[in-house]
Amino acid sequence: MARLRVYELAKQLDMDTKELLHELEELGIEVKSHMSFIDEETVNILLDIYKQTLDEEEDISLAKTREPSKEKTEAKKPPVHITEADLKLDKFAEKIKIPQNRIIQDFFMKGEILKPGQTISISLAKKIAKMYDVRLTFEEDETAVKEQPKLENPLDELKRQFEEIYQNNKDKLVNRPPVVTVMGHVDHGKTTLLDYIRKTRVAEKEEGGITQSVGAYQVIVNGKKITFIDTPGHEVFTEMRARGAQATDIVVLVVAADDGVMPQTIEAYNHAKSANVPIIVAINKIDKANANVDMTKQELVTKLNLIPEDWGGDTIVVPISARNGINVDTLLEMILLVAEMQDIRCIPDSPVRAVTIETRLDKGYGPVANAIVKDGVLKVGDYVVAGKVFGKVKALIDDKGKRLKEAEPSTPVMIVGFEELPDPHSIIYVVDSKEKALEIVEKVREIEARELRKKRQVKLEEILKRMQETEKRELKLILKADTVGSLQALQNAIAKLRTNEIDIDIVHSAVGAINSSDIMLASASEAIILGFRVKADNQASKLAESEGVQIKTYTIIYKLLEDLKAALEGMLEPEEVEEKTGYGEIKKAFKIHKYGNIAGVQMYDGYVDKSGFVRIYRNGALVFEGKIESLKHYQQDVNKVSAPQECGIKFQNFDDIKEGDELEFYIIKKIPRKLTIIEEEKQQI
Ligand SMILES: Nc1nc2c(ncn2[C@@H]2O[C@H](COP(=O)(O)OP(=O)(O)OP(=O)(O)O)[C@@H](O)[C@H]2O)c(=O)[nH]1
Repeated sequence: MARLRVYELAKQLDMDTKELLHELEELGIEVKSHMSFIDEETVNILLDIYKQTLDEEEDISLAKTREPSKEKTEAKKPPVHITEADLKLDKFAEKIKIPQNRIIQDFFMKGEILKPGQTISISLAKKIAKMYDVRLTFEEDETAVKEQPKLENPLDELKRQFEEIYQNNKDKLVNRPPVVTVMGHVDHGKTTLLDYIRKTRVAEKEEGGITQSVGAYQVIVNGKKITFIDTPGHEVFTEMRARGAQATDIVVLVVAADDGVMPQTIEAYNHAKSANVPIIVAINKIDKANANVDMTKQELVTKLNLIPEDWGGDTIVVPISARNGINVDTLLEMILLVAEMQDIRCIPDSPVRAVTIETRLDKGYGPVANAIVKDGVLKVGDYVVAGKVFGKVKALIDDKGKRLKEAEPSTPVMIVGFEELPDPHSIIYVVDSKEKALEIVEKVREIEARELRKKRQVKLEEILKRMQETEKRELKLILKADTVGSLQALQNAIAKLRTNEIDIDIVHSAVGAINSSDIMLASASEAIILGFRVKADNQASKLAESEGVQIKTYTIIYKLLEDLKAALEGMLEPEEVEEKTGYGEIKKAFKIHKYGNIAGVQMYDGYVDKSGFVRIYRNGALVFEGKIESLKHYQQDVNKVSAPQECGIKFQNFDDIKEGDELEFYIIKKIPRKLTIIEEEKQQI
């Protein structure tokens, strides 16, 4: 709505011009006459507030709403019980039974702007309640009120902002170059492959530039760019993922043709799979005399369940020689093909975020972060935050040592200009101003300080709790055992614990001690680690503690299964069972003005529970089934009344009561469910 003259606005609001002039004066909005203009913003606010309210509450006049005290509810109403979930204006309004728009309007009159559905602090909730003479009690504590609302991490908000941008701008998404990580077993040729690609594909270095290691490099293949992360291996990949900084779009799994699928090939594969990143297999060292491509493919099938395309599966497998460069071009083309199929995209003109690959203190530049831009265009002069560190971008240097003014999505760059060394693998966000950057960083530090002792808990109990909240029922496990035989026995036994409601996902299983890479994988994928006759090495134990990863080790298989079974039972939805609690009869119906009808009830048997349910029968036919709104015993609010006492009951949303109605009271009990393992299978374990 554009700006309006006073009389025009009055018309819109269905109000007398004089009345509106009076209102505006009260609100401190200066207008000379009914011909004066009111600016657009004020018009919109007034329209929002007055119109909605008038629509909803025709009977409430504006004059009346200015005096909330007149609207006070009856003096001795029971207190309203509030939980954290009610601390949203709309929910709170509903809870205290005052229309949200009324509250907004009354606060507006007092010069405070509230928005529909906004989060409210406890002190604001108290203030609103006081205004309408409503008494509040809060969660566990019936008297004291928790004054400190949870501090929201501003980084979460920034993250959410990107989710929303992606959600709302699907049409603006454009392709960006894929970011690739090379993984595989020791000595299978990861570094040789990365070196070969760099050597043959990176354009001549810029004149005067010095090639700079920025943690990744970019090559051009058929006019299209591909970014390779310099550090091969799944450890860094998963560490980045555990920190929320997943940079990789495609994984190239290198398997030497003379060695086949080895333990770390499996490990790397599981790391990539658990991150849902597409995998291309490069069978390397085909120049060697003892290379056996077919055997390697066979092992891909049997050990990883990856079926090559030419064998009818959907895994792209390229036999290469990283040393001689055989088929490396084909591999690069396959990367582009997968990139195209995967829709690797970004919004180029969105706000900016980048993923840190590594950070270091440079002699000349000071604290620097090597990062890959994910969205938007990072520019020199931008204010950035990376976790609890902020900076102003002084220089951007690419992998050819060239200074850039700006870096587009998927470009690896060294970012110069941080005040301190940022956390490796943090996400870098560009913010509007230095003030904003400082504000964010300060808040992040405060949160970190608060949570210093409260380590992130990837514990079974925590996972279960979270699952119950999100209704996602999947238990992720990493299994380590002493021998192939016991690992298989474990896998088979666990497979038999499946239910329709809960998925057990074995993210990784291997023979050997629990190592740091297992811990990082557990941390990144929120899995717990089960060890059978193995223990965690020293480094892994320490890491598990700092990452809050739970390791459970066993020497007896059935004990392990028993624990797992108990955990799964905890995840099953409890069964709801009805339990009758008592019977009664309506002896009298009392009509109470404004409040509705109250039933005077004689209890015949058992008891009535206020939080329970009731069925009302008239001449044997069911006329109502529902909840109890209030339960009184001699004017006292009570939770339970037993036979042969009498009580007063108001039913929720039901007033049509009659003397002689028969009442049946019941409660719903939640019974934990049991998981059954078939006996015969149990024998085998
Ligand atoms: N014949 C032959 N040798 C290769 C090939 N690729 C790599 N090698 C050799 O295999 C050895 C290991 O190669 P790297 O590239 O260091 O292997 P890596 O996977 O990076 O090893 P780590 O970094 O230790 O995990 C080196 O001696 C390479 O020269 C190849 O295609 N053919």
